[in-house]
Amino acid sequence: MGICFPYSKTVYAVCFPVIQLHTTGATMRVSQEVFEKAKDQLKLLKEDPGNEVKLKLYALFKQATEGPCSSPKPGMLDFVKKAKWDAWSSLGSLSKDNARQKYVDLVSSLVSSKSSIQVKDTTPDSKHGYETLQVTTTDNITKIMLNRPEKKNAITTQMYREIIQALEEAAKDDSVITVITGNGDYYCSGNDLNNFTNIPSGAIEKMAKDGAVLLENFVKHFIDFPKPLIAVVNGPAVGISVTLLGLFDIVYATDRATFHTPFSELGQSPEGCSSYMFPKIMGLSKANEMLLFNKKLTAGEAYAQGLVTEVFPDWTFEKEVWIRLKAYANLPKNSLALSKQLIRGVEKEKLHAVNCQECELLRERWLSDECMNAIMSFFGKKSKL
Ligand SMILES: CCCCCCC/C=C/C(=O)SCCNC(=O)CCNC(=O)[C@H](O)C(C)(C)COP(=O)(O)OP(=O)(O)OC[C@H]1O[C@@H](n2cnc3c(N)ncnc32)[C@H](O)[C@@H]1OP(=O)(O)O
Repeated sequence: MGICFPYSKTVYAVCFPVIQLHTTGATMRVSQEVFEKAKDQLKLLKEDPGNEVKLKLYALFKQATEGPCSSPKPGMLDFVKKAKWDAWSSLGSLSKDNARQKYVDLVSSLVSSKSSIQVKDTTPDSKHGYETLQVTTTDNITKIMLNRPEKKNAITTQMYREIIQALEEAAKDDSVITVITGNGDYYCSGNDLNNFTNIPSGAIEKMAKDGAVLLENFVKHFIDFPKPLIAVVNGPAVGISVTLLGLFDIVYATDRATFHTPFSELGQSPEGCSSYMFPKIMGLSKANEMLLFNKKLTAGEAYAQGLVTEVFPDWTFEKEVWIRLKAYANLPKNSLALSKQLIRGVEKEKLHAVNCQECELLRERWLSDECMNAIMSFFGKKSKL
């Protein structure tokens, strides 16, 4: 169903591209002249590039000329204004220069496409610049794959930062849904315990403080993620990779997966909003078995307790899950995102407060002898093997 956009003359000019641009390097600044040329060439485009592209052009134009969106959010029922406001706001703090560059690039791509209608590229668009992740977008799905299989995808501080960045990009890209999965036989073995080693004496308190700030920001990105977020749990999951599951919208697991939160063994405490979400999902006593007494769940048990949406036999897992996800990713993007935000919105404030409290407690726990001894014991046992 086509949506009729009642564009004003100016907006129409802004939104209908065509240009023969001299390409500028991605890092070069786009001159006013090139930008104006792009704007003019929009008017020459004969074919309608579609609402999504028009919205993107509108948003990039506004960002390039006025900077980040600061106008009040239109009401839910004012669909057109709301869609335009959403598109502009989704650019966040993108600089005017970058917005101009993206605008010119987009116009350029529309002009150079034979029919002047953007052809959707279905080849995986692999994002560069990540060392611990493999991030691709294809078939309307952004897949963030944890990519340290030799370390069971344990999360280093660099990986926390890269996941934050990947989520920020996925929130703004054209994808409809976002998937997190792991490379290799594990989904994830949780926090990389090396994050707590080799700390110079006297710097432990700073390490704990910085760790808590990073963790809070990391979890915040899951709480605030605006599109459907799906975990494809391809193998065992430990620690923070389990607790975060309560913030995903769907969790698919292979029957080989297990779910383990050994916090008290490590002298630590729950995070990822699990102290609130787990009792809510599975009831207090089942949550206590996991979060206090380190009970490792099988995939079947995790399903029975509502942590996992569906379990698949390992040998058909990838195939079945991806067929299903591709179908979901063909659903209308805005409808899905808005519905997710509606469902999650009710709890958001609470979740942020819980996140803050959990991080504060962990900051203290990381300074405790119980925690230090547990981490030394993990690496001590390994060195004796
Ligand atoms: C700075 C911000 C901090 C935020 C912190 C947020 C709080 C988070 C809490 C948690 O996530 S708690 C959970 C922490 N994780 C663990 O306790 C798991 C520890 N790992 C294991 O118990 C085992 O490795 C395993 C996962 C059960 C797998 O055992 P398996 O025998 O199959 O393989 P391994 O030979 O042990 O592992 C291969 C390789 O990977 C390294 N490795 C695995 N997990 C971790 C890890 N979490 N941290 C660091 N390294 C890990 C392991 O040492 C091996 O390395 P090499 O010996 O081959 O070099």
